Amino acid sequence: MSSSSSAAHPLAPYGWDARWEAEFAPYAAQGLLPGRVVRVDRGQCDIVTAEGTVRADTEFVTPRDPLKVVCTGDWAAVDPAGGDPRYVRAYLPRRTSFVRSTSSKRSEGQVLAANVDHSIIAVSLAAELDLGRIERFLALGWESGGQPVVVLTKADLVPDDATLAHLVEDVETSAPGVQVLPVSATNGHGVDILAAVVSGGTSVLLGQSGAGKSTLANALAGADIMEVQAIRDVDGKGRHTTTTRNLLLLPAGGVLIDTPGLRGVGLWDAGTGVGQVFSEIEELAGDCRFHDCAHTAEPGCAVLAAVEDGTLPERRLDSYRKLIRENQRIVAKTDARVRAELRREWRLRGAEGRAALEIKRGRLR
Ligand SMILES: Nc1nc2c(ncn2[C@@H]2O[C@H](COP(=O)(O)OP(=O)(O)OP(=O)(O)O)[C@@H](O)[C@H]2O)c(=O)[nH]1
Ligand SMILES: [Zn+2]
Repeated sequence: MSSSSSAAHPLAPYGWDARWEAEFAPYAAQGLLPGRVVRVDRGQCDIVTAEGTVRADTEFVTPRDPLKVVCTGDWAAVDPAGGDPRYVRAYLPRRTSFVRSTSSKRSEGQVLAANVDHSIIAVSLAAELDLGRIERFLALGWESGGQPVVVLTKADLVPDDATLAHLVEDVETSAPGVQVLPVSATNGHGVDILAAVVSGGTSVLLGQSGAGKSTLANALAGADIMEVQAIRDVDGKGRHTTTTRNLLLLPAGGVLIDTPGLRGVGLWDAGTGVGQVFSEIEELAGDCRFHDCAHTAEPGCAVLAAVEDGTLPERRLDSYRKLIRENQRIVAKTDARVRAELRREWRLRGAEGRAALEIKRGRLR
């Protein structure tokens, strides 16, 4: 299969590529249609296929495990025309997934979006920068398996270029391996660059309320947004004109997923993500004398040495510790096995650990 043939595919703008096509082959052999899920609600979903948007029942892809329920962004195998109702028969294994780990009683997570390539973290320049908060959103973004991008919104409100450069630099220090992009939807500054960054895949927008996500989505979607949503309704049941899509094609290329769930996503369990946000600290830790160095007072600690000589800002180390603790606490709340492990670990840490255990115990129950 050549890449030119997949580029010509009607679903290519939605991210269909030679790899998806190869994975879909067994379903194609059964006469099923490939399509991308643009919305899921009430036991049904909307799927964009080469023939237009179709509505299909999700009964066969709604298992008890919430992580396995079909969701926006999935590549689905749907019945061809004639099925009444049509059913989603299966969906392709996800390359990445944006999971909310429920902070409540249920220990399972919930998938908010599938096959996400970029997490755009919107941060307003109208308020004072909270680097710790940015780091948490980054952890969440990394955890999803996509590449995070930090967008500093409302750049027009920053009085001068030198100040702006300074702010960008501050955020860059907190975001190794991540592009930091000042953008203004008001004067258009940086919008083209962001559009180019997200043109190559599927993106989600994260950030606090008021950070400028909707404004950014509109700036990216441009005037074409209505046309994109008015895709042909092949089943002729006229239901699609009124429902909103959670997955949009962007005029400069790429796909944007914006669901209510993602909108409200907080800062939960993101263990491996935290390591990526603080990659320079994890790298330094490799040089600590002790393999299990906690970087508190150990001799030969490379992390503390870096704080000492000024190469690592102390704020970064504090933030790292805080996020790791927070993450452990949340995981412990929902996972009895980890809870038992944590207890054992605290016990092993001796008197100090026991004291900590007593304090934490109250919160874990
Ligand atoms: N000056 C300026 N204001 C902006 C810019 N982008 C957004 N705003 C303003 O910031 C406010 C919040 O923007 P929204 O896009 O609604 O923020 P949001 O992140 O979608 O907020 P939620 O929907 O609550 O999650 C609005 O009053 C916007 O007009 C910008 O580039 N410059
Ligand atoms: Zn150390």
